[in-house]
Amino acid sequence: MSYRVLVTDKLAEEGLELLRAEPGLEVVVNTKLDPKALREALKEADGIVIRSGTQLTAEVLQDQTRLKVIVRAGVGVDNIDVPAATRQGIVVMNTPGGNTVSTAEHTMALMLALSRNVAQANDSLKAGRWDRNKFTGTQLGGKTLGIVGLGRVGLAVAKRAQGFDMKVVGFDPFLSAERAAELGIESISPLDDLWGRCDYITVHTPLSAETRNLIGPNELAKMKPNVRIINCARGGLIDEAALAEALTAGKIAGAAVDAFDPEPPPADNPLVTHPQVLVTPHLGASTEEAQVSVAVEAARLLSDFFQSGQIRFAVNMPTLDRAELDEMRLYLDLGRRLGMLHSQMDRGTVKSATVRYRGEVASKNTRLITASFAAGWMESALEDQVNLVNAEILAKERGITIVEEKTTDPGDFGTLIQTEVVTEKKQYVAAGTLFGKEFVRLIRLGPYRLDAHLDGNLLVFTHKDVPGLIGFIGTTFGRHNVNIAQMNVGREQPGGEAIGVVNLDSVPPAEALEELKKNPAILSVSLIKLPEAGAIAPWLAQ
Ligand SMILES: NC(=O)c1ccc[n+]([C@@H]2O[C@H](COP(=O)([O-])OP(=O)(O)OC[C@H]3O[C@@H](n4cnc5c(N)ncnc54)[C@H](O)[C@@H]3O)[C@@H](O)[C@H]2O)c1
Ligand SMILES: O=C(O)CC[C@@H](O)C(=O)O
Repeated sequence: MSYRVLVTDKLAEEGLELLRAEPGLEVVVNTKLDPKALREALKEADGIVIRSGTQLTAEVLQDQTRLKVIVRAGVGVDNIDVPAATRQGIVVMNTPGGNTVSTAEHTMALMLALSRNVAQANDSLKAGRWDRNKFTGTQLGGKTLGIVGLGRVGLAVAKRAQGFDMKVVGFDPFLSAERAAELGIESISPLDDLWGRCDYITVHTPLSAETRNLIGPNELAKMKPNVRIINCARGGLIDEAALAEALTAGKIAGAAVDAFDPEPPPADNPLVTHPQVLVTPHLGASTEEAQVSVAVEAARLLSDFFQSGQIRFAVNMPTLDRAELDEMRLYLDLGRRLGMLHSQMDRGTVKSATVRYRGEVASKNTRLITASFAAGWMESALEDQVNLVNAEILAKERGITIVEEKTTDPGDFGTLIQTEVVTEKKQYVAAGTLFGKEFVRLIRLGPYRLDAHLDGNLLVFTHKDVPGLIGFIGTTFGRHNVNIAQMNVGREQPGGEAIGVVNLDSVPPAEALEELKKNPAILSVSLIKLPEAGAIAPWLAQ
C-alpha cells in the first residue's frame, strides 16, 4: 500500500529525508499552492505536513475524503480548522516543545535589541553617522518583566530573564501560585494588576476568542510610561492600532513584534511602519535547531501513523476504543459541560479542583469523566487542543491536581457529578445529573439547588430574594428582544440570597446585562456560553 504525503511549507531537509526513506510513502513538496490548488492537491493526498504558512480552512478541508492525517511541524494549530478536520475524521497532530527554546531566545533577543536600540543604531552607523548619544538604552537587570501566559515558551522566557537578574511576575490561570513561586515567579491575579507593575511585558498565550486584543487601549493606559512590550506569540493578542497610537503619544516606550494579524501584514500595518517598533517576520521558531527538531518529529509522527496506526501528540483524538466511548458518551458530555461552566465563572488563579461521583456513575470509568471535566475547563485557555488524552497531564504540568472522590450510594439522584473549584478568590461548586438517555441537567450551583438545562446561553445571577425580580428580568430581556427559553431559581430560605439561571435563545446585548447589574437586588451577573443541547465535543464525536 502506498500513501501520498504533501508538504506545503518549507520543511528542514532532515525531515524530508526521513519521509522519503520510508517505504510506501510518496512525498510531494509544493510550497506555492493557492487555496484552490491546495484543495485540489489534497484530494490526491493521504497526509499533509505543514508549518504556519499553510491555511487549512474549513473550505479547503471540506469533503477531503482521502486525507487521513495533518501534521503541524510546530505548536500553533490556529492555521488549521481543527473542528472541521475532526468532523471529517482527519487526525491532527503537532510537535509541541520542539521550538520552545528558540522562541524564548527570540523573545530575549527582541527584548535586548529593543532596550539597546540595536536596529536603529545599526541603520544609523551604516548610513555613515556616529550617533552615540542618541542611542542610550536601558538595562534589563533589576527591571520587572511581566509574562502573560506561563506555558512552555512563557516559562522558558522566565528562566532566561531570571538569568538577566530581572524580577519575573506573571499571570496564567492554569499555573498555580505555589508552582509559580517554586519557579521564582510572582503570580499576579487578576491580570489587571500586572500592567502597572512592569517595565517589560511579553505575551505567550494562544490566540483565542478570549485572548484576542488581550492588550488594548485600556490595558495600555494602565502601563508605566517606560514599559516595553514584546509579542513573539500570535498577532491579534495585542490591538495593533492601539499599540501604535500609545507609542506615538509617548504613553509607552517601545515594542517588538514577531507575529502579526494577518500574516504577512499589509505594507501600511501601523506597527511595521512605526519607527519605535522593532519587527521580525515570524522568526521565533526559525532556527536550524528548531526547524530540524520539528521536521524530524513531524516525519516520525507521520510515518508511525501510516506504518503502524500509532497516534501521538494528536490534538483531536482520544485513544479510546469505540465500545467504551459509546457507553460513556453522555457522562463525558456532562463532565465537559461542568468544566466549561467553571471556566467561565471565575478568572482567578486555581488552588484546587475536586470531582465527586455519587450513585451509578461512580461505578463507571470516572478517570475519563474527570479528564473530560478538565478538558472542558481548560479547552478555551490552552494552545494545545485539550482532549481526554491530554487534559489531566496539562493540568498536572500546571501544578493542578484534580482530586476524585466517589461513593456508589445513590443519595437523592440516581447519578450525580459534583465539581468544586477553589481559586484564590472563592470556592465554586456545581453539580449535574443525567435526565433520561439524552439530557444533562445542572442541579446545584453554589449552595443552591435548582434544575436548569446545561446548554446554550446561560445567564447566572445571584440576587436578594425579593418580589418582582423575575418580572424585571423578563421585561428587561423582552425589551432587548431576547427570548427566555427557561428560568430557574434556587434559594436556601425565603427572603435570603438566591440564585437564578436563565436559558436564553440568543446572546443578550451588553446593555441588557448592564441594566440588570444596576438593579440593587441583583448581586452578580455572569453570562455562560455552553454548546447547544446534544452538541458533543469534537473529540467525542468520532
Ligand atoms: N513566534 C513563533 O514562531 C512561535 C513559536 C512557538 C510558539 N508560538 C506561539 O507562542 C504561544 C505560546 O506557545 P506555548 O508552546 O508556550 O503554548 P502553551 O500551551 O504551552 O502555553 C500557553 C499558555 O497560555 C496560558 N493562557 C491561556 N489563556 C490565557 C489568558 N487569558 N491569560 C494568561 N494566560 C493564558 C495557558 O494556560 C498556557 O499555560 C502560542 O501562541 C504559540 O502559537 C510562536
Ligand atoms: O512554522 C513556524 O516557523 C512558526 C511556528 C510557530 O508559530 C508555532 O506555533 O510553532
